Amino acid sequence: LGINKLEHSTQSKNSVDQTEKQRKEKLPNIVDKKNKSQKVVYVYSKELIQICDQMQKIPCRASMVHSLIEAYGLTRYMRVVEPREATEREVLAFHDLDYIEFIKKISNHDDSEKFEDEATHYGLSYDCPLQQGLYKYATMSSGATIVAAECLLQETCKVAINWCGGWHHAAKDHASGFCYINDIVLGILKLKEKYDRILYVDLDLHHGDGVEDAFSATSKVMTVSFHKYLTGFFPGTGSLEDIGIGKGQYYTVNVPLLDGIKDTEFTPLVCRILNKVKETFRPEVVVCQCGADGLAGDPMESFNLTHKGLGKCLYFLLQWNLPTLVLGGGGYNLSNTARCWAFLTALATGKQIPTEIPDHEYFIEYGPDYELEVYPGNRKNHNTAHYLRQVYGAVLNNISKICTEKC
Ligand SMILES: CC1(C)CN(C2CCCC2)C(=O)N1c1ccccc1/C=C/C(=O)NO
Ligand SMILES: [Zn+2]
Repeated sequence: LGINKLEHSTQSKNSVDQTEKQRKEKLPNIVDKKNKSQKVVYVYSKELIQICDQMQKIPCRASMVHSLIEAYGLTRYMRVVEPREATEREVLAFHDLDYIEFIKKISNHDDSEKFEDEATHYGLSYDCPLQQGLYKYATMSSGATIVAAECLLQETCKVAINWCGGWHHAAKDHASGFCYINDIVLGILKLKEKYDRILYVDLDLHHGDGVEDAFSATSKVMTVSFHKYLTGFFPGTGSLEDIGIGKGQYYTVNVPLLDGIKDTEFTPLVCRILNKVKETFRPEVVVCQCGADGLAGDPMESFNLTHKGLGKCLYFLLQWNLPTLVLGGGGYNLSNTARCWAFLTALATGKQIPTEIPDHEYFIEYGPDYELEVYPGNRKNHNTAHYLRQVYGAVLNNISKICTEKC
């Protein structure tokens, strides 16, 4: 460009700005996107709940969670968005065709026995039972996560919730740990269409291995998992030394913990580590898996957390005011899981909810106290101060090695 052309283009640019400004002033006062009181998106439909209720290991949990949230009147403060089934194309963005075709094939056969060997090859047995309508369940729960991610992409909300998602163990070519299709990976791939740096936080009792493996070689998705790490405890991965590979080195963070950890140790550890992650990685969007199997009273009988401890972690993330995708996961004490996720939903909407469980279809499940609180048990805490200091020091040392400046 000759200098005069440059000046010319500068002038035309100024005049363009001018007309743009006038255009905006003339328009009726369109709601400024920045200040619009953006409601939390809550992905829900009767069909989604009805399908998820049929899952053998967590029967009726989806209904219990939703009906408690509704009984507390929280749905009126959220924008309820219907889910859709994830398309095969969307599912194949992560999973292998032969695995998905197999699930589809046998999910509507009643005599799946004859596929026994192939089923075992794909991890479909024992902890990942084959059951009627499995494909529909897997595509609906992941479609719900994808829809939640799309709402964040469209900037129509800051927070999007799918309590029927969070299936962090599913691998690209096999089922694992009661997870069939990895909705979290699909949601993150959807967010990658717009965001450059994505932070995944996994608060479930178990290591988020499926999500970590999907992104262990990239510096664009940082996965941070807090979990029980003990010889023989599923899935057995997620040690301190597990830090990612190649370009992804140091963008995988694992915080291995022992039985009995309470809110008082868990919450500050999570917040301090996430604070360092925010400083160095500078995420543009956050995905948080809020598995509730680390709560006191869960049949996993491992951690000794309460809804308040998980709540403080989520609250800390929400304070960053970044688009945030909130997902479920484990949680096998069904009433405690419903208590916790109703509490997190209230926290995300900024509403206080009373301790008294409101009357609703599952009221009886909340006896004998019929209150929201989950109380810590008095199980021994194996996490000594020394152990936690060691873990914290090693994790911070690794995080300090990443940088997102032009370095
Ligand atoms: C089959 C279920 C999921 C249920 N369950 C208990 C809960 C109470 C009675 C049985 C397990 O230990 N499971 C598992 C079995 C094998 C491998 C993994 C899991 C759980 C994974 C998980 O929660 N990830 O976040
Ligand atoms: Zn779990």
